[in-house]
Amino acid sequence: MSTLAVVAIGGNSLIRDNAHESVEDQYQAVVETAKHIVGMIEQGYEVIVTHGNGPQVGFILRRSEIAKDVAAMHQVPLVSCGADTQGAIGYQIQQAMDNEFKKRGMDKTAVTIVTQVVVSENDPAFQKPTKPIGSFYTKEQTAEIQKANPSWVMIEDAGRGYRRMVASPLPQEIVEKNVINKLVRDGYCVISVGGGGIPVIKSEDGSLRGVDAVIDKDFATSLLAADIKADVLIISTGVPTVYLNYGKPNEKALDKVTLAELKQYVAENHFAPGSMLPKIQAVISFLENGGKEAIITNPESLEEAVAGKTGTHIYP
Ligand SMILES: Nc1ncnc2c1ncn2[C@@H]1O[C@H](COP(=O)(O)OP(=O)(O)O)[C@@H](O)[C@H]1O
Ligand SMILES: NC(=O)OP(=O)(O)O
Repeated sequence: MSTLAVVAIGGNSLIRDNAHESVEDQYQAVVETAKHIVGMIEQGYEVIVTHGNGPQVGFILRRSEIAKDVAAMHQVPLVSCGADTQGAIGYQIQQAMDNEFKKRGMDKTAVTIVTQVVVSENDPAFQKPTKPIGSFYTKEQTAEIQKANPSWVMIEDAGRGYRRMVASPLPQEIVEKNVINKLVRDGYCVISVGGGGIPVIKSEDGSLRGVDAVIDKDFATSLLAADIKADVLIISTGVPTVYLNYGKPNEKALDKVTLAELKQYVAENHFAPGSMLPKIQAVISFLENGGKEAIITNPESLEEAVAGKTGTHIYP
């Protein structure tokens, strides 16, 4: 079989800025990203695409809360908002991939798998929300919002503004991993683990029930990639490479890094919690669980990155 890559697309990378949050704008970003992923497939990769949903799950939840207040509609639970994003974003990626395959005359089909991910009911994350969702707010807007919604936890997100936080338990098991593995090895381009997966609790009898939370898609993607023994984990986000001293005058791009060096940079606080740090932790986990290579880059650099010309490459 050709090289198996799991490519995680960031939820924020589908929204270029505040002026491009509409569904149509996000579709254009998906179309652009899909071109580069299909470019990788043309180079000989089999690909599983996963995606984030931080902004989108927050928008759906907020719409539902407003509808409840102004039209007495039932509120949509957070877990269902997450499931909604798997359908909506999965649909966009699936359509964009298939259109691109057709344009290039490739005999390939994309398929989206609704993916549940088991988490622990006792995960301490349920007591301490850390996952940013929805829009970014200024300090002044945040003060107003907190007055109207005292129960919201709002925290500054990596220097980009304030955001609402929800619980983000660690992924323990990808329920649909076997079917995802079978489909990709049968030649399908599989879209799965959307938004980190729909969080579910497993009872002693094996039955599942949803729980309100948003799983980190980089952690869930890393777990899937290790489980199915993918050759490479690729995290596609808003920057072409990872940097030391990010945003400072002495900023330095990283091209090739070992696991030991990466751990040293983590200890030196080079990666912002809530944005780059979870990606780095996901990469460390993948490499410690048998992965051979991980790449962090942006959507437009994917083809060049797999050819070794750009991106940050991390090896055991
Ligand atoms: N050391 C770093 N190197 C590169 N980017 C960093 C670093 N620290 C923080 N960042 C920020 O992290 C962002 C990626 O996180 P985020 O936008 O939350 O991810 P996602 O694309 O998955 O939504 C980058 O676009 C960049 O703004
Ligand atoms: N679920 C999740 O991790 O989404 P983002 O990548 O958009 O933060």
